[in-house]
Formats: sequence, structure tokens, C-alpha cells
Amino acid sequence: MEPPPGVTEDPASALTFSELSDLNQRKLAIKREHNEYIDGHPEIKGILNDFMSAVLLEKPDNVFEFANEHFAELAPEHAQGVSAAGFQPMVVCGPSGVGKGTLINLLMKSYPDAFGFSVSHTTRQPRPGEEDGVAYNFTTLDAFQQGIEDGKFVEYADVHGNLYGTSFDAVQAIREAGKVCILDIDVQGAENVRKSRLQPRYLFIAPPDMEVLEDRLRDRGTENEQDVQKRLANAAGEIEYSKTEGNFDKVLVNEVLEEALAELKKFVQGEWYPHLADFGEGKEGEAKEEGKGGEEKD
Ligand SMILES: Nc1ncnc2c1ncn2[C@@H]1O[C@H](COP(=O)(O)OP(=O)(O)OP(=O)(O)O)[C@@H](O)[C@H]1O
Repeated sequence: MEPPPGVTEDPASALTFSELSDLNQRKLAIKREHNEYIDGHPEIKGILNDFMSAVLLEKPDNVFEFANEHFAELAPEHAQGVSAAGFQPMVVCGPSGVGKGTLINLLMKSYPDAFGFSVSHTTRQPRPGEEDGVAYNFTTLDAFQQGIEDGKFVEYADVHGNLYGTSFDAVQAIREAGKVCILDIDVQGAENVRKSRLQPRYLFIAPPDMEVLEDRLRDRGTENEQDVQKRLANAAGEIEYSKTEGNFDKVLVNEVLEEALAELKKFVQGEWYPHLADFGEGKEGEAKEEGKGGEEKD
């Protein structure tokens, strides 16, 4: 029967059952493909959420203009854009010898592929076996200073006579890979990060007391007496800094290693990064290449 004048016939009604079924299969396949792509790029949700928060905060009259500026900042040449893409990085601070590296390695093993360790720049000389671009990006003082002037660093600090820094590019590379970027930095570095637009989570790892910290530093046996003293002297100020309200989102006391690790995992998965539940928690896994290794700042 002809449809009445002005009414277009529904094209789907002319399809056979098998054609309709093929069409539905195709629709489901496209939906699956889209979902896979979005799941593989968690930064998309981060970017959209960030934009929505910015709009609600600013309530601009001209949303098009605002969007234009907001998204222009995402271009890699704009350092600030790093805050809008992917998971929020995690800053880990704590006195030398408290067990930051140990806990970070264990955390990374517990969630294979979920975390990435940004490769820092340093002016210190490579040690035997340290490959440029893997343990560190080794650089000259001049090049480092130029990088500072060009605004390339999220943070940098003079640690025991050498410059160390984290570049926006290094953080961005981890975030673009859909991972949580861990920044193992000292409190000077954390202060600089606070001034950037990175907006990370801040974790401080504290020793049960100074005697335990001293024992760990000495038992590690990687520092001479002068360095141990320097690290212990710095530790007092760092612990004091951690006590100031608002400096850290979480302070974790590393007394018994297994207990500290259990608390850390419970906290990061429960409060900060719920997506970790999808990362095969507890799977056996070797420390990743990007895991912390041989990165003593001295
Ligand atoms: N809970 C713990 N109990 C006993 N020893 C620990 C504990 N956590 C870490 N250690 C040991 O303490 C020493 C220092 O740990 P680690 O090297 O991880 O410290 P760090 O905070 O990363 O130091 P740095 O900032 O100098 O790199 C290591 O020998 C490590 O095995």
C-alpha cells in the first residue's frame, strides 16, 4: 500500500528479516569498535571532564571562544595542557631512605602496565651501565638551564649539587600511553609542581621515626658518612613540611613493608584511581623497564 501523500515510507520496513539482522550486527560491531577505542584512550574522558569543570568554574558567556582557548592549551607546545590529558599523575615524596623506590616498585608490580615512571633529566654524570633516555636523560648544565628558560620543566631542583628535573614531555608521554605517571621527587620539586597546572595527587612516605630512617640509610650502604648526614639533615625539614595541612593528600608511614604496601594499594585503588581494579591486581609480574632502578639522586 502506498503511504499517504507527504509521509515518507520507513526504509527499514522494506528490509527483509535477514537484512535487518545484518544491519543490527553491523551497528553492534561499530559500537564495540567505538567502546574499544575509548577504553584504550582514557585521556578522552579526562579531557572532556576537565573541559566541563573549567566551563562550570568560569561560566563564560562565549563558550566557543572559551573552548577555543581551552583546547589550544592541549597542544604539546603548551606546557600547561599536560594537566588536561589522561590520569592525574602521582607525586611521591619522602626523605631519602624511607622506602619510596621500594614501595613504588612493588606498586608497579602489583598493577602491571597501569603506572609509568617519567624519565627525569639530570646534569649528573651517568654511572656505568646507565643508558641515556632510560635511567635518566643525561644533559649538560647549559642545556638544562636553556630548558628551564623555555619552560620545559614541570619541576626541577638542585639535589646534592646536581640539577634534576621532570619535563612536561616526559609526563605527557606516560599519560598518552594511558598510564598514571609517578613522579618521585623531593619537596622542593613538589613545591614547583604545585605552581604548575599538573594537578597531581600528593603522597608523602614517612618513616616511623628518625632512628629507623638512619638504620635504613646505613643498611642500604649506598652513601658515605657525609651523604648519610646530609640526607638525615634534609629529612627533618621534609617531615616537618609534610605536616603542614594541605601539602599532601595522603601521608603513609612505612614501618612494616607489607603493611605499608597493602595500605598504599588500598588507598590508591579505593580513593584515587578506581580504574586500577581492571589492572590484574596481584598478578605476578616483573618490575617494568620504566620501573625505578638505579635512580639515586646524588
Ligand atoms: N618497611 C621497610 N622496612 C625495612 N626496610 C625497608 C622498608 N622499606 C624500605 N626498606 C629498605 O630501606 C632502604 C631504602 O629504601 P629505598 O631505597 O626504597 O628508599 P628511597 O626513599 O627510595 O631512597 P632515595 O630517595 O635515596 O632513593 C632499602 O634498603 C630498602 O630495602
